[in-house]
Amino acid sequence: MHTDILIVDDEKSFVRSLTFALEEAGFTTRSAHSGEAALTALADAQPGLMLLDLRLPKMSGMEVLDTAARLYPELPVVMVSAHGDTRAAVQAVKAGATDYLTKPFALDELLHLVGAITKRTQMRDELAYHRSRGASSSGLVGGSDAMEQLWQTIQRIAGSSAGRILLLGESGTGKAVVARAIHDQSPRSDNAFVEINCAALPEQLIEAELFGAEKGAYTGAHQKRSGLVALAHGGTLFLDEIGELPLPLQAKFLHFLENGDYRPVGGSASHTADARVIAATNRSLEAEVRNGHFREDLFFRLNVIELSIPPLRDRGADIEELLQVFIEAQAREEGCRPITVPRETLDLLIAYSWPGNVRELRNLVERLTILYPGQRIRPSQLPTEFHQGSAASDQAHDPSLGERLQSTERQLVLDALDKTSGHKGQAAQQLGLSRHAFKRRLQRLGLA
Ligand SMILES: Nc1ncnc2c1ncn2[C@@H]1O[C@H](COP(=O)(O)OP(=O)(O)OP(=O)(O)O)[C@@H](O)[C@H]1O
Repeated sequence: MHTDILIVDDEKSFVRSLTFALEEAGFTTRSAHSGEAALTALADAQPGLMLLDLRLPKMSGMEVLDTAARLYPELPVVMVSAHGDTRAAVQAVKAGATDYLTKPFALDELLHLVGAITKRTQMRDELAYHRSRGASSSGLVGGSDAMEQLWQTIQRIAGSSAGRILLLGESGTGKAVVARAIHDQSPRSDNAFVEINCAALPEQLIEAELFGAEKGAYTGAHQKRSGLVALAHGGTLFLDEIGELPLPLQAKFLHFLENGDYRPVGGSASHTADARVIAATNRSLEAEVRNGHFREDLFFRLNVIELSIPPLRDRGADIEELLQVFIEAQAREEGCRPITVPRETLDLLIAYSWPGNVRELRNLVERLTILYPGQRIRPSQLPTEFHQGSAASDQAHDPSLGERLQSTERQLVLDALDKTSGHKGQAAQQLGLSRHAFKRRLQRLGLA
């Protein structure tokens, strides 16, 4: 981790201990003891994060925050408030600070927060990097090692003349997105990307869809129509769920792959088309070949280059980034504020097995945005399947159940204070606690 952190506090011993802890954890730091010095340091060094005390002599922390938010809107700022000054800290967050810590806080808490923020920034930068390389037009998100490798392979094969590519991966892993990315990165990108799902149509219709049909070739063919193969001429033809292609059509498609020509349904003349073919399957085609459902010769023709897309559960590192992209997209679509996902909820998402892969994650974000627009999503707001596996595995592997409980409790208390702008009586009411019980809890959690 190379993030440079600016610590702004007039209490020199406090700055020293934070400097020590952060540098031990691998960050670089610099410090400023007044608001004015902080602004100079920001201009000189452009740090990656600022830890800003609310109470500073002369220029206050809020004033520094205002200026920083205007001049450096991307800079994450963590406000440090004095004991009992939660309300001011909450106001700072509303004014643009990323988060806040209340003194005295445990160093672990600081490191956890700073780590989470720098990770988010890295992800944002990675996203910008992918965008600059044109990935955004293909919509391929994910900075995990597996996705990075996949992206490199896509770049390599997109430009090559290799005609056929077979994409393997469970349902919802993003095979269609990868096919599109290959097309977008290839010299064929000015021509059409044409997609057909072989499982979605009955045999005769798939044939007409692929190769076109003459008028009257089958019931309902009221006029001559051209097929997707013709449309994909010069571009890319993507056949999703190729394993579902009926056997008689497999022979016709093989003929097209071998000779580049085809005959529309009911027609006698043959036509030619030059389309790069990308096929995808979530089944083992080798097994389909063994049990006689898929032609071996077609399998070998299609399988010039094979690309496997790993299931989402094997690339947990992508979850946070995908989540962020889907959350923003969904909020734009719904015209509401984006939901936010705190650490404890994210942990459940990362621990989950995602049988429906990225599609399932996208659907979850859609559902949560509709149900809880703009809200911070607590673990209890996730559907039950997210709790089942994790409860068992927590007991089996995680010795710090107590810590998790405390962190959830802390979050609920902070949420309640946030919602009531720091009003303790109202926050206690929201949580169904007496004022006294609420105060005791604040003390126990170090929030008093
Ligand atoms: N890496 C990714 N970045 C962004 N979006 C993704 C990614 N992978 C998948 N998605 C999204 O997830 C959903 C499912 O992806 P896609 O249709 O490509 O999966 P698939 O593997 O082709 O599924 P199936 O086998 O069921 O056809 C789509 O909404 C797609 O946009």
